[in-house]
Parts: sequence; structure tokens; C-alpha cells
Amino acid sequence: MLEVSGLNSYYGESHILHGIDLTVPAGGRVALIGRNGAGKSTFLKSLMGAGPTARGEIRWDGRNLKAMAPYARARLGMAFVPEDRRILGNLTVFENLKIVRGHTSSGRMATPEEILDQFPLLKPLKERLGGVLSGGQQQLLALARAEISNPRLLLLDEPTEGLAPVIVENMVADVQRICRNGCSLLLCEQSLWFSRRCTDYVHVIDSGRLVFSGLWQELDAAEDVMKRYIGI
Ligand SMILES: Nc1ncnc2c1ncn2[C@@H]1O[C@H](COP(=O)(O)OP(=O)(O)OP(=O)(O)O)[C@@H](O)[C@H]1O
Repeated sequence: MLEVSGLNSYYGESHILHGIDLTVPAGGRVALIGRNGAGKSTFLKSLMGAGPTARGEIRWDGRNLKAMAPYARARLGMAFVPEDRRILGNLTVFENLKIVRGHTSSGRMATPEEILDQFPLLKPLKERLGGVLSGGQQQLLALARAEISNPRLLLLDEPTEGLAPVIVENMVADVQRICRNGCSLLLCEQSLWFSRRCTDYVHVIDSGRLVFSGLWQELDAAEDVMKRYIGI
């Protein structure tokens, strides 16, 4: 479904990503893990065409996305949840969900009420302004907002950063449910605990280069990679 090959990304003169090859098949659940500054956010922003200058191939169902604006990529079914979540602070939880538009190839979109039924921690906060939610509540809302658009691929940028363990545990169940409903996942994370529960395949990135790609059990066996790039 998503095929990236030879991706190089730049901020001005700064060359951040170096020749990334990565595929997310339909129904696939893929993690990209790495330390702060390794290039995870830059990779997701490159996929969305939002920020860095990207060279190389980004294909969606075989179609090159190069000339496509971010909103057009979203309409293909890519739902990007950025690290800063972008919740609209002056709108309520309900309104934040109400304003989402689905991608054109999707079937019927869920209603905000239906989505809130899936997020029991969010449901009682329906009338609360986005700006007064806790970090964890905002992250759940960002996930609900992504799910309501009925995406084919969910792109999550460090969803667990700064969140309480109980929220993170809840989020595992939410992400697993979204994937069970047929959505593919590309998860950028530093949390190994969360990543291994949500994905089957893992890439490790360091200084803008992939230094490992394989199954989780293969990563567990690659002690040098664990020590050198993940600090375990
Ligand atoms: N807008 C920008 N302009 C210039 N350089 C940037 C910009 N955003 C990020 N960088 C640099 O690109 C490199 C990769 O950053 P990126 O945010 O992609 O890393 P990351 O793996 O997502 O880590 P983090 O968890 O800290 O966000 C870093 O060296 C960072 O300083």
C-alpha cells in the first residue's frame, strides 16, 4: 500500500533522512523507533508532504505522491497524528470530532457519537474545551479524530510521549482495535513497550538512516543494535 524508496529529506541545507526504504503493506503494523532527533517526525512529515523537502519515491497503491498536496494525501486515507496533536483549544471535544472530513474513497464515516462510544475515557468530556484537556485526553482525542476519518493508514508520531502509564495502556487497546478494523499502522515511537504491543515489524532509525529492519524477535536477538541505538 505505502512504498517508500530512496527517500532523502532536507530542511533547507540540512540533510536529515538518508536513503530510507520502508513499506507498509495493506493491514501491516509497522514501527519506526529511534532516539530523540533520529528523524522519525521528519519521516512522517515527508510522507504527508508537510515541511521537509523530500527526494525519492513515495508511492501509494503504486501511485507517486510527489506532486500531491498534504490535504490530497489525507484524502487518500492517510491520517497523521502529529506529536503536538493539533487539538483545537476553543472547540469542545465533540466539535473537534464534528469538523473532521473523511477521505473520498472511504465508506460511511462514523458519527462523533459512535466514535465517542469507542473511547470511554473521552465520552464524559464531550462538552469540554480541547484546550483544557490533559495531555493524555488530548492524545485520545487526536486518535479519535484520526479514527473518525476512516483512514486506511494511521501515522502516529510519538503518541505516548509524556503520558501516564494508565493512559498508555488504554491507548494500546485503542490502537489495536483501530488496526483490527482494517487500518494499517505506521508508528513512530521511543517506547518499546508500546511499540511491540501495537506492531509486528520494526525499523530502527539513527541519524536519519535505517540501521535495523525485522520482526520484534529478530530485534530482541540483535543485541548490538539494542545496545548501540536503543540503549538497552
Ligand atoms: N524544522 C526544522 N528545521 C531544521 N531542522 C530540523 C527541523 N525539524 C527537525 N530538525 C532536525 O532534524 C533532525 C531530526 O528531527 P526529528 O524531529 O525528525 O527527530 P525525531 O526522531 O522525531 O525526534 P523527536 O522525538 O525529538 O522529535 C534533528 O536533528 C532536528 O534538529
